[in-house]
Amino acid sequence: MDQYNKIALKQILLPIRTTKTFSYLSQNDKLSEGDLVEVEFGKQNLIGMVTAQPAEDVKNPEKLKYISKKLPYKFTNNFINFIYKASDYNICEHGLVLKSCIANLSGGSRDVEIEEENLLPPINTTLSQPQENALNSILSSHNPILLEGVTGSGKTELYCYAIYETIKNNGQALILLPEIILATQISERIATIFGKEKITNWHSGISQANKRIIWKNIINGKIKLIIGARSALFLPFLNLKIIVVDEEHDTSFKQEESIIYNARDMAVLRAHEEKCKVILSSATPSLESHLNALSGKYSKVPLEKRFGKSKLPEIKIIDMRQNTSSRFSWISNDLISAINETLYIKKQSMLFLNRKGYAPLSVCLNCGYKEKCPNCSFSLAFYKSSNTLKCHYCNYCSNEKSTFCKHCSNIKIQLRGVGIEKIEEEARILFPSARIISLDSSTISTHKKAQRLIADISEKKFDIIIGTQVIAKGLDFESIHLVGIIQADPYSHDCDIRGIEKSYQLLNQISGRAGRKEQQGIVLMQSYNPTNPLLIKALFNKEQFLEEELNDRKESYMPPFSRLISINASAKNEEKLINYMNELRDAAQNIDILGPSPTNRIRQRYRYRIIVQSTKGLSTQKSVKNWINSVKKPSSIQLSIDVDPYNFL
Ligand SMILES: Nc1ncnc2c1ncn2[C@@H]1O[C@H](COP(=O)(O)OP(=O)(O)OP(=O)(O)O)[C@@H](O)[C@H]1O
Ligand SMILES: [Zn+2]
Repeated sequence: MDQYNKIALKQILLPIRTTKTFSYLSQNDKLSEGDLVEVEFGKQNLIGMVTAQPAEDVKNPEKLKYISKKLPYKFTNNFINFIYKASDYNICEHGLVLKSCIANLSGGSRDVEIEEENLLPPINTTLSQPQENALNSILSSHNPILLEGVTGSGKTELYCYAIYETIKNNGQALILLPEIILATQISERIATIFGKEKITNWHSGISQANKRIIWKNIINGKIKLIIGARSALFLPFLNLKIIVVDEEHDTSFKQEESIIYNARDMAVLRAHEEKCKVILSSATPSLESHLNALSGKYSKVPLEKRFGKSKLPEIKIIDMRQNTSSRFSWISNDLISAINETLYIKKQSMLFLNRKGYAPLSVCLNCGYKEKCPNCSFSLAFYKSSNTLKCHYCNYCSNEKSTFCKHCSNIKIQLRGVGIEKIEEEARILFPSARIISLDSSTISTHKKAQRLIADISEKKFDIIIGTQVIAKGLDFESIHLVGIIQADPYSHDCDIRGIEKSYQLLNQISGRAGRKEQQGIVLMQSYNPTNPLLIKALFNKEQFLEEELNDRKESYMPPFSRLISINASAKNEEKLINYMNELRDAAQNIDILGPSPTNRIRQRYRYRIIVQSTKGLSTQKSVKNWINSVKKPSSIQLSIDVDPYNFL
């Protein structure tokens, strides 16, 4: 053993699906925790992180490999703690989280140093008195901040000031946004404040080479402001001082693949580890954040009125049962008149429907058979533009629209329900001279496309903008006067605990796009159940709505009062899957579980779920991990653990 005395043994965490560390030899005894190194692992070269774990007892030290190379990068202690805690919270392997922190490092490296610029040009707007007060509260608070202000109250403007203060003091800042079109618009807005060259965007559309450049200039502290999608949370900031999560209630902050996590919650964790400020901003906060503010864990900073002369729009509910014109239309007479008036005053209208395609169902009028996806247990939606039937879950696409029922051969097939293609078709007939555009996630797939669209809408190249939820969030267009909601009835789904909450958020968000500058806007909500107390409260009595929804959750011991963890397993062979899930159920000790129960089949795989319901606190994650590990899983079964699940399909 003597020859190894001068040589250090290091435990390296590798970017692979395990929490285990691996022993490597090092001739460089200066290596310490957080240093990034390159090592040979099997036939691959991997980048790993030196951990503080004590060297393991190695049986055959002569077989160990040397660390190939020390890289000039070191993770801070705060960041390392975040990596470990984020893994433990989400019950996922430390190596997998490490992977998302260094994914952009390997590959040919070109070192591009950017100029460090500390001094920012002064912001060219002035805050209103309420904004000024809110800024002071934000700057002096040590808790996470819930910035809750009605739509158009100037939250975005305000958090820019908070960021400005941070960067002035040489800190780094991160803004997380839920949607590409919103990220694009906010980047452009912030560019007018800080200058274009001082903003860096981070999202899936950025090339690997550029990602590497950005990564290197974040770890060296030169890049000061990142505007990004949720993956930006795993960037190795040197001196992160503020994180903003805009539209914090938005469910697209939940990542459902690879590492399953909620970026909002991980932002709060990261801020805690970095000892930095975190602002959660929303007009309709999640019940989780709402409760945290009530309990004093978060500091609530309110903005009660719209900025300047702007007023919140007038909201009217339209009774669709009265909509009995000779030719049925999804756009009611009242909405038609309002659109015509808006066209007349040369303002824009926005029509919202949260459904892609032309019709969600095609149904046989004889036997009721609904055309289904061959790979999933979902119905196929009809797209008239491409004359295809599509599955929204597996991208299955059939070019043959059946002219007869696959079940009973009847030829009477009816398209049921409504999607935005159908609304567009109707609008083009009803308003033949209007310039109309229809938007969904597939039309706004890149920043370039989003940029073009934002410019076109701002320059009033369109009179009527039809869209799904991509147009609902945070967007700020001056000329939108009218918002029409095609189906406003709150969606309640037995198996989605947040169904009602999500409807409330969406209705208020989309309403908030109307009349954001001087003239008061109008919102028309079409409903088949216009006296539904839930709808009325969600729109006109938010305090009561929140109180009751919170009470319901409390009584049923659901989040935010308890913690749910969903154990999802899938396999092609259903019997094997059931056996495995039953074994898991039988092995559960001192854990409250519901299930296993079947959920929808997707991509030819059967799926079953067990839900764990527990108190909050990290001990649950530990027991769940031990429990899952105690049952041997056949390799044909895929297992994923979803802490705080949002998707119950
Ligand atoms: N201090 C200010 N000076 C000038 N204009 C302002 C100021 N604050 C807000 N505004 C303007 O008021 C409008 C609404 O502000 P902002 O978009 O920041 O609101 P918001 O609260 O983020 O809205 P939403 O919740 O809908 O995203 C914007 O057009 C913005 O430019
Ligand atoms: Zn499918």
